[in-house]
Amino acid sequence: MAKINFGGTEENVVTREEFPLKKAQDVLKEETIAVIGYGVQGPGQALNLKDNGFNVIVGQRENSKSWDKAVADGWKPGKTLFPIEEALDKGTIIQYLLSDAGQIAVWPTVEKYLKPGKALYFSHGFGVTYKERTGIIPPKDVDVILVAPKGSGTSLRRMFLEGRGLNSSYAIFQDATGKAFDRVVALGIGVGSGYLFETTFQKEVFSDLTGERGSLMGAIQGIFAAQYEVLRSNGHSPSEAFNETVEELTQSLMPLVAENGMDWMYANCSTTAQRGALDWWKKFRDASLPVFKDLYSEVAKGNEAQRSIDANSQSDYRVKLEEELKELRESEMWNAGAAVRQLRPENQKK
Ligand SMILES: NC(=O)c1ccc[n+]([C@@H]2O[C@H](COP(=O)([O-])OP(=O)(O)OC[C@H]3O[C@@H](n4cnc5c(N)ncnc54)[C@H](O)[C@@H]3O)[C@@H](O)[C@H]2O)c1
Ligand SMILES: CC(C)(O)[C@@H](O)C(=O)O
Ligand SMILES: [Mg+2]
Ligand SMILES: [Mg+2]
Repeated sequence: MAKINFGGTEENVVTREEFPLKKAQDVLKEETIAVIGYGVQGPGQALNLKDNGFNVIVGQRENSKSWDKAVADGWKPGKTLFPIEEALDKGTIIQYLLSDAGQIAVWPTVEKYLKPGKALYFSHGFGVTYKERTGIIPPKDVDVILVAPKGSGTSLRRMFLEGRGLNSSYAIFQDATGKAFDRVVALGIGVGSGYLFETTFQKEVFSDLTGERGSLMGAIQGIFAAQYEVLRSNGHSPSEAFNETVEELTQSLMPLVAENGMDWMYANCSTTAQRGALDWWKKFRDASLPVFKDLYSEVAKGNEAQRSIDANSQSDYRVKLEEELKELRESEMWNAGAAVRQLRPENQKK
């Protein structure tokens, strides 16, 4: 385990250099990894593990879209693809990758197959942290571990295929066998993590729910929508408003931030832009700080978890989510976005 200084704070991290793939394969050579659920994280993690040489099977509801997707991805029914109960029975490591609401519904079945010495693996601290709401209380004689890739399962797979790696956090909730650390890190390396940073189940779920509701997804759409509206209401065309709000950010400026930080992106813009951005970012911080405080408090109280459980346990939750996504897609801003994407030279050639 390396200690790395992150802006003045030392943290435990595990890199591929100190825990190479060969070591991970060695740690897990006797294990059967059962990936339960084949939605977004399931495919990314299962395919990366398989391509990294681990013994992986997939457990998924039969006669579902996800089952068909697993078959299309090369998983073989009866050999590497099984109904959930069969996979739970065969697995020594159970990677519980159903949706967080789905995990509650299927938990009584999972519990039956958690024989002593097995490992129960999550990619979110949700089920265990909010146990009063989920009923997910693992038996004492299994390892309970977490690897949470910090990004979409789609990116996890894409970055693996590009020879890159998505960073993940890892945590141990329960070490029943004495092997929990080696198991969790080996799995983290196996699923294609860039590096792994240490957390707890509770810290993971509090930060993750805050991040996705905040700057990663919720807040960013809110800021886009507000700026777009102001530009449009002041007579700017959709083209101009979309380019000045979204397209320039994703295509030109964020890649610069990703490469070398915010100050470097600023330094590559005009001094006019730098002066303004340096003045205004603090106003945006101060305006949004109370909203972020409210958000974190709602997460910590469990209210966000409950809202998600209530909504996503409905039988028609997918239809309802899709209706709201459609509303977003069909808003003027994102319709303009579709036209702008079409006009990118690389898309015109197709
Ligand atoms: N989506 C991501 O990229 C991502 C990123 C990091 C962590 N996570 C975490 O990984 C886990 C899996 O998330 P996901 O987004 O891949 O899930 P998902 O919503 O895509 O669902 C995964 C699978 O669960 C199945 N499922 C749902 N309800 C079920 C039920 N009642 N019975 C049986 N099967 C059911 C679905 O068929 C689907 O194949 C969650 O804990 C999530 O928080 C997800
Ligand atoms: C990909 C995210 C947003 O990081 C993840 O947390 C999720 O819930 O899908
Ligand atoms: Mg999340
Ligand atoms: Mg996340």
